[in-house]
Amino acid sequence: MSAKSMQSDIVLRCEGMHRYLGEGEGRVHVLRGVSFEAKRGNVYAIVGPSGCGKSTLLYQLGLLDQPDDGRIWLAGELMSNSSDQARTAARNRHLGFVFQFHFLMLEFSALENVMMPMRKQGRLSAAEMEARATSLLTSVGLADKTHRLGTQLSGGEQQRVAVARALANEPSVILADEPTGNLDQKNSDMVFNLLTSLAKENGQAIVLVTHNPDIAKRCDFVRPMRDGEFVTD
Ligand SMILES: Nc1ncnc2c1ncn2[C@@H]1O[C@H](COP(=O)(O)OP(=O)(O)OP(=O)(O)O)[C@@H](O)[C@H]1O
Repeated sequence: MSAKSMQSDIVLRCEGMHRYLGEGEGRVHVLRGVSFEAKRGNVYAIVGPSGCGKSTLLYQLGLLDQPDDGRIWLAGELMSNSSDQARTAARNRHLGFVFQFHFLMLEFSALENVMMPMRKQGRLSAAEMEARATSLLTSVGLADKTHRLGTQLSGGEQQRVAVARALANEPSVILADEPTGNLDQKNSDMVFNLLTSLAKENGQAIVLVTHNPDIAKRCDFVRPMRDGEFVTD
C-alpha cells in the first residue's frame, strides 16, 4: 500500500488534546494530551476505569465539545478552531453516533428516527430517504417494525434502531459510548455484530467506549486509558 493511500485510510485523528472541566476548586484536568487515530474498516475499543476521561474524549472526537488545547482532523480536514456551523456540517456528513443516553425520539417511529439524519443533510428525496431507512432497518432485523414508535420497541430493538440511524448518512466514523451497556448478552452480541459487520462492509471506522471485556476483546485494537491519557498495558 502506498504511503498516500495509507494516509487516506486515517479518517479521524487527534493530537495533544487537553480538556479541563468544572470551575474553581472543582476544575479537573480531564484529558491530558491525548493523541489517537482511527483508520477505515477498523474497530477500536477505548477502555479504562470510571472517570478516566473516555466519554470526554468521545465528545471531543464527535465535535460535540471543544478541547482547551490540541488538534483534531476529520476526513482530512482540521476541525479544531472551526466554526460551529462547520463542525455541525462535518458531524452530519462524517459521523454516526450510538450513545447509550443519546436517546431516540421515542414518540416517533423507527423509520422516522432513521430518516432524521438524512433530513438534516437534505441530499435525498423523501422517497429515497424512506427506501434507505427501510433497507437499514431491514439489515438490523427490524423490517417488520419500521412503523412502530420508539415507545413500542424493546431496549435491544431501540439500540438496533440507533445503529441503523448511525449508519444513515454513510458516515466515515461511528462513535459509540457503551453501545451494549444496558443490553442482555444476546442483544449485546447482536448490536456489536451488527455494528462491526455493517461498518466493515462499508469501510467505516468504529470507535467505541466499553466496560465490557468480552466486547473489547473482539475489537481490532484496544486502547486503555488512565487519568486522561492513553497507556500501554
Ligand atoms: N462538567 C464537569 N465538571 C467537572 N468535572 C467533570 C465534568 N464532567 C465530567 N467531569 C469529570 O471528568 C472525569 C472524566 O469523566 P468521563 O465521563 O469522561 O469519564 P469516563 O471514563 O467516561 O467514566 P465512565 O466510565 O464512568 O463513564 C471524571 O472525573 C468526571 O467526574
